[in-house]
Formats: sequence, C-alpha cells, structure tokens
Amino acid sequence: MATETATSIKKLPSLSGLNHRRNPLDENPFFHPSDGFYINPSDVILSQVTYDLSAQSQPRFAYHRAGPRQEIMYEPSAVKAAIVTCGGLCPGMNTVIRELVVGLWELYDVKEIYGIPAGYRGFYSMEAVKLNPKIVHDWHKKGGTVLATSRGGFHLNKIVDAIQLNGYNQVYIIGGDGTMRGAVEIFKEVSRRKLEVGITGIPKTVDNDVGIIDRSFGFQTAVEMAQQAISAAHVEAESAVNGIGLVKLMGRSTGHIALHATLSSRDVDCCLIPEMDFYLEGKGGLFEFLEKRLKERGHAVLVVAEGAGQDMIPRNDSQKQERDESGNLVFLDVGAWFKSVLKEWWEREHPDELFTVKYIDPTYMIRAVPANATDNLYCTLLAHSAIHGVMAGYTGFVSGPINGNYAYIPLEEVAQAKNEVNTNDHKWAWVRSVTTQPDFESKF
Ligand SMILES: Nc1ncnc2c1ncn2[C@@H]1O[C@H](COP(=O)(O)OP(=O)(O)O)[C@@H](O)[C@H]1O
Ligand SMILES: O=P(O)(O)OC[C@H]1O[C@](O)(COP(=O)(O)O)[C@@H](O)[C@@H]1O
Ligand SMILES: [Mg+2]
Repeated sequence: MATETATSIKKLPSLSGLNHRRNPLDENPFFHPSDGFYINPSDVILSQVTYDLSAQSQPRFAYHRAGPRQEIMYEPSAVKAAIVTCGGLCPGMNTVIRELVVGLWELYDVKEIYGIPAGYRGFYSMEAVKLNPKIVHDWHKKGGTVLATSRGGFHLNKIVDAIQLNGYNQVYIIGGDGTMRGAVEIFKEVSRRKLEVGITGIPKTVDNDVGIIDRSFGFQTAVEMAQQAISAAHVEAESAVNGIGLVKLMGRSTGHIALHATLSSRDVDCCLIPEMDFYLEGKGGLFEFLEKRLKERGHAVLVVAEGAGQDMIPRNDSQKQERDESGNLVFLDVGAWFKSVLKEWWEREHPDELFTVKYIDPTYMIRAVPANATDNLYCTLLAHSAIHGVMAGYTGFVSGPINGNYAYIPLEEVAQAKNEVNTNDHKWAWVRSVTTQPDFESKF
C-alpha cells in the first residue's frame, strides 16, 4: 500500500510593492460573500486525480485554486488594464475580451480598460482603444476578435516600454503557444525592470495544443463545425461511384480536432494526424485499405489534419524555408496533395473505373464562428478567474481548468507544455476500432 505523500504547490510569482485591501465584492449588492466564497491561498487543485494505490508513493503536485481572494492588492481606481489578442483566430476570443471588460468593471469597479489592437505589435505601433461594458456588450456573439490579431511583431523592449509609458499595471494576454512564450518574456522583463504590473495569459488555441489545462476554449465549437464538413464529405462520397470524401482539418502539430470530429461523426474511414506516421503504397498502406473499403462499401471518408504527412509532400527549396511572421513553418496543403496522389493511384490501378475525390477544406470556417454555449460559458469563467488572480496580486500565471476545476498555473510551465495526441492510449485505440484503419506499424 502507498504511504501518504506530501503535496508540493506550484508557487506563483506575486507583486510585492502593492497594498492589501478588502475585496470590494464584500460591498457588491449581487454578492453576499459567505463562508467558502473566498478562496484561501492554501486551496489547491491536484495536478493528477488518478493514482495507483498499490504503487510506491508518488510525488503530488498542486496548483493554486482560481477564484476571488478576500484581500486584493490593487486600489481599483488606480488600475489601468490592457487586453491583447495574438495569433490565429479561435471561437470565443471576443467572449473572453467582453468578460474581462465587464468583469473588471462590475466586479472590481475598474474603469480604465484598454484594448490593444492587432496583437503584440499594437502595443508600440497603434492607438489603444478604451473599452467599457456598453462597447463590448454583444461581442460574445461575434466570431474572430474585434481588437484584431496578428502574427509576428514581437519586440520585447518596445512592448515593455509601451506598457511602462502608458502606465498599464494589468496586462491580459490572450493567445496560443507562441503568445505564451512571448508573455513569459514580457513577464521577465517587467520583473527585471521592477514594474508593479500583473501579467496573465489566457490560452487560446483552436488546435487544443496547449498542455496542462483540460482543453482550450473554442475547441468544442471547432469540433462541431468540423463534423459538418465530414457529414458533407460523406454525402458526396456516398453519392458517387467509388467516391472518396476528403476533409482537411486544422491541427498544425496536434490532431485533436481530427480525432474528436472522427469519434463524434462515425462516418470516417481513416483519420490521419501529425502524431502518427503513415504510408501509401504496399501491404498495410493507405491505398490497400481504401481499395478494400471502396470494394466493400463503394465509398470512403478520409480526414487529415493539416500537419499530417508534411514530410511526404514534395517541397522546393523556397518552400522548405518559408515561415509565417511568427516563425512557424508554412505548411503545404496536405488535402490538395492527397487529392492528386489518390487520383494518380486510381488511374494507375483502375483506369477504366469511375472514381471521384471531393475535397473539403473548412479551415477558416471552423475557427471564424462565434463560440457555442459551452465555450461561451467557459470563456466567462476563464476571464473572471484571470481577473480575480491579477487583482489578488498574482502575476506570471495562466488560468485554466485542471480536472474540471479552475487553477492558476505558472505561465512558464504552460508556455513549455504541449498537448499531443497519445497514439498509445485508449482514445486513439477507439479511433482505430471505429474506423478499422491500418496502424501503419509494419514500416515504422
Ligand atoms: N518564442 C517566442 N518568443 C516571443 N514571442 C513569440 C514567440 N513565438 C511567437 N511569439 C509571438 O507570439 C505571437 C503569436 O504567435 P503565433 O505563433 O503566431 O500564434 P499562437 O500564439 O496562436 O501560437 C506573435 O506576435 C509572435 O511573434
Ligand atoms: O492561416 P493562419 O492564420 O496562419 O492560421 C493557420 C494556423 O492556425 C492554427 O489553427 C494554429 O493557430 P495558432 O498558432 O494561432 O493557435 C493552425 O492549425 C494553422 O496552421
Ligand atoms: Mg501556435
């Protein structure tokens, strides 16, 4: 039997030069803080909820639980908050902005709230927009980000100079893995300059590739949209003779959208993701599988995440080098490539038989929509958790759900963590059993 083990808390940086005061929620007519309303610094969320009781004792880690603190560190009238959105779009970005503005205003009586336009570059190259609840009241119904976003433009000193010059003392940074790495640098530079500025990251990624947290906001909405594309591909494939419905879904380095859409749709015959190598020709390859499926059922649906098979697509020298403004390698269109290799294969093997590939690329449709109800609620809780944490004086942290409870996680840990599909776990085995696709193991 395991012996009791001590739990170590993932400590958070906090601002030291500010003064404690009672939380104004005490006086808020909509709140009657009773016992348990405020979260103690000793309230934690365990990083892991599954344990093998027969195993040797394992170290346990815990994160501070998110939520309002009895004492806060800012005089609300002295707060000047900045909100910025960076990277690609994700359903729910506008909801997070809206709830940051409304939450700061209504919960803590903060009136100086600014939107930074167009991502990190907006700090030093554009005029900030003053926000209030009236301006943002219906933003949760809109896709995209009203503040606009961009890639690249990360100039650390220019950004921190702008924070200092404008007197922002709370900075809310909404973005993905790249944005979080930038936020770590901002946090470190702000600390180096000894500025009393609370820096918090709110992880945004339609790909669900940020680690530690249960899932990222907008992901569920994206999966729902992806399913619609799969249904259309299925109809097209079923209505053709030897029809293949091919759907490319987002997922630069992770295949979560493809995996979840496959599992929920059940119309998919094969799902290819970046975490798994595959091959086309020969025994155990994709063509052999498709051939069999077409013979048995007359049609097949193929879902491919954008990052899958990138090393199989021929690239010229300039394509090998091409990067976006943020430094991410520019991917070639795996869907278009698949369409052409499938056609070549069929013409070679069955030149006299009908064959159709209908390729659907819903890339921007799945991320440009407003968040669904579940994601909207999630965005609200994330925004409020972030506000409570910053008001309490924490800095260099990210809010997010861990095992269903909201926690404060050190920013640096989130920036380093990845959330890849584990092709050895039960979920991926379920994908394989639903699709009966090959495991492509014989070659690798
Ligand atoms: N390693 C890094 N250090 C500092 N800033 C970064 C880093 N990676 C990306 N960024 C900046 O973060 C922003 C968003 O990054 P990007 O990769 O485009 O999107 P995402 O944050 O959604 O992954 C860009 O302004 C980019 O310049
Ligand atoms: O065309 P864009 O705007 O560069 O976006 C495409 C990328 O956005 C993503 O959804 C990832 O975006 P983020 O890095 O912003 O999370 C990838 O799946 C895709 O490669
Ligand atoms: Mg990214």
